[in-house]
Amino acid sequence: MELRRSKFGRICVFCGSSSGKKSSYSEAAAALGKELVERRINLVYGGGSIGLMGDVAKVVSDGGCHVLGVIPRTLMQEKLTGVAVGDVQVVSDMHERKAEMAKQADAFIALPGGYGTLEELLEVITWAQLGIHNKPVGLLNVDGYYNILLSFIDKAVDEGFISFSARRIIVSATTASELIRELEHDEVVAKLIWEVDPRSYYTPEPEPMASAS
Ligand SMILES: CC(C)=CCNc1ncnc2c1ncn2[C@@H]1O[C@H](COP(=O)(O)O)[C@@H](O)[C@H]1O
Repeated sequence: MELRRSKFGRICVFCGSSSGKKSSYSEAAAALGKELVERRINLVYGGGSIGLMGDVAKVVSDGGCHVLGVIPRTLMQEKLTGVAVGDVQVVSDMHERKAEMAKQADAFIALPGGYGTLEELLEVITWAQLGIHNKPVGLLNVDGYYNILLSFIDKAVDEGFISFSARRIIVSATTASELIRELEHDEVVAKLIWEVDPRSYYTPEPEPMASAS
């Protein structure tokens, strides 16, 4: 296998905890894993071995790169997430998990997935828009799975809800090798300086004291 060094040390992959109906989704997940291994890029992801998440993680781990799964304690059950792949970092909740995955990664890639994947993807795009991080965000548009989402985002640009510069945060490609190549050349310029660690972004406000009446 040809080894090509990347500027990324670790990439965070968001993807389905299901495999989807077409074999092309699992094939794309495995192909992404292989690209990471070829470039010696480590993986951080949601943990476990189910669905596309497991497909990527197993290939990266088998290829000798480091795999870090970040799992909330409640999901740490084999019947929910399958057997662990690589190292596991247990966190207390989903907010901490996303903040930890974002902190560990140099870039993000979303494969096809459902609500969880969309939520994770849109959050890191929003954080890039706000300048909370300046890490590139890639969308692996397998078999046109994300065409409708991209069309919707273009509509939001047309309607004046997303700026042209924010539209450019999303780098999309149809193959893993093309996507990683484009992400390596992507320049994300943070406009704001946040003095807070992304983790504290999620610190809940204390409950207001009940007023004595
Ligand atoms: C109780 C239950 C349904 C467990 C499913 N098991 C899961 N195990 C680990 N991470 C998950 C799980 N479900 C969602 N996620 C998170 O949400 C994304 C996948 O959600 P989805 O399948 O696209 O929506 C992943 O990137 C992962 O970070």
